[in-house]
Amino acid sequence: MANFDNSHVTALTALINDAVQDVIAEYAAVGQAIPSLNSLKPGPFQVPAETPARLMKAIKIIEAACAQLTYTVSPPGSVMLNKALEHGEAACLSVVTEARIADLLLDQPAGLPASKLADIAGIHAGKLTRILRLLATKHCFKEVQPGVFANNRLSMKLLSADPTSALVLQRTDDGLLASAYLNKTMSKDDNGIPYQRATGFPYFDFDSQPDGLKRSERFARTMVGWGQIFGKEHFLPQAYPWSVQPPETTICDVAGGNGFATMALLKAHPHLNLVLQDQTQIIDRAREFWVKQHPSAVQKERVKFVPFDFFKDAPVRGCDIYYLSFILHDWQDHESKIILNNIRKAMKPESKLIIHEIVLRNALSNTDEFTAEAYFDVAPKPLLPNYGVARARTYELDIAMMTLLGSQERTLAEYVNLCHQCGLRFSKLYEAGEMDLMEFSLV
Ligand SMILES: C[S@@+](CC[C@H](N)C(=O)[O-])C[C@H]1O[C@@H](n2cnc3c(N)ncnc32)[C@H](O)[C@@H]1O
Repeated sequence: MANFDNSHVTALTALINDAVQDVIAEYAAVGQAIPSLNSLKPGPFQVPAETPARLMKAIKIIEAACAQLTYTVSPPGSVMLNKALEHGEAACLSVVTEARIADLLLDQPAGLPASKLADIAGIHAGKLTRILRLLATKHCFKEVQPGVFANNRLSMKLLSADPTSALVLQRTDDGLLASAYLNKTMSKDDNGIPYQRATGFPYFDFDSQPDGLKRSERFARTMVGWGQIFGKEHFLPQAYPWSVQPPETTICDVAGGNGFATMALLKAHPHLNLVLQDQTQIIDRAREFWVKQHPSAVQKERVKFVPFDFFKDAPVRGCDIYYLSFILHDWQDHESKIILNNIRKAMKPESKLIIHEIVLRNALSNTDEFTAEAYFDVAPKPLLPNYGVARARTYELDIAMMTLLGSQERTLAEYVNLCHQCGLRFSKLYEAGEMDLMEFSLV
């Protein structure tokens, strides 16, 4: 038989085999088998905070290698058609999440007919049957008899009490609407924002939008959902050398919202103090949140609450560390520079700025001085160095920022360049799950 080179395929199956053994071993280490998709019990590794590093890496390899293998062996036309059809699944997820179908199926192991679910939810029975059939075919819900559906491991994440459901709804409702208008904003000098083109409103202008209250409440829940998915409270206390910071080191959480991530930091490192800053109404709510969740920090004055406007004011001056999380990706470069310049004005010579964001990796190696090998965990060959499909969510979020807000996720080179223009010098990157911590000091 001729000796054909199929190593690009067999190398992928070898990666998958090894990674699956790692997954089995990690479950065995906690005395469990890997739960099947039909299992409704939460497994031991629901969020990154509970997931050992070896398991996280194995999962990334399996996701990336399975996709690359499928795309390699399938007819390219089928692959492309499947990709183009994916928005249909998103639209179906929007329907079932808004109608709370997973809630209706809770404690119904034998399932319910789609017609009954539609009746209770007050929606169209025939359409819901077809929607659930598609979703079950893609492993979300289980069809137990023709037209009768039950929850499974994936649909349980659509329960209204689970913050993932708010994320799903936001992406499949606001997100899908905005995405449909992307191509209509692509002409050369068009700086229009797809969401605004679709609805007539800026995304964050919840007060003017017809269902603005619903959207604003949902947005607040999505922040909790993102926190869980990215494991911010878990990674922040671990990923940076906090324990070697001197006693009474003060961190300023710049536009920190309710400060849930820096609260975890203070709980893990009691020698740190915090100044939490945000808009007045957010800070008022944040104080209440801290009084309930971490009263001793409030009583001992380890946390101060200071309202401000990051476009007009510098944050509190002279803090040791300024922490900026999930902010710059909301803004274009000219707006981000105002925020960064205001922070620089507050910094003393030895202050550090830590930016906690998704940092996009190039899908190839050795491109610039911020090359993947120097800073990031690089995927084993023949996977793409940035783990391809396993990290695609971060690139999808870049497009989501483009379509909802006209803003962007950035590469390390882009962050370094942006900060350099504001008198800030990059010193180090600390990987922290799907997000990273970038440390800067004054030039
Ligand atoms: C995406 S949230 C990020 C919150 C938090 N840093 C986190 O990582 O969860 C953006 C935050 O920016 C705040 N913000 C928006 N405009 C602001 C302004 N002009 N001045 C101060 N904070 C602002 C919002 O209130 C909100 O808390």
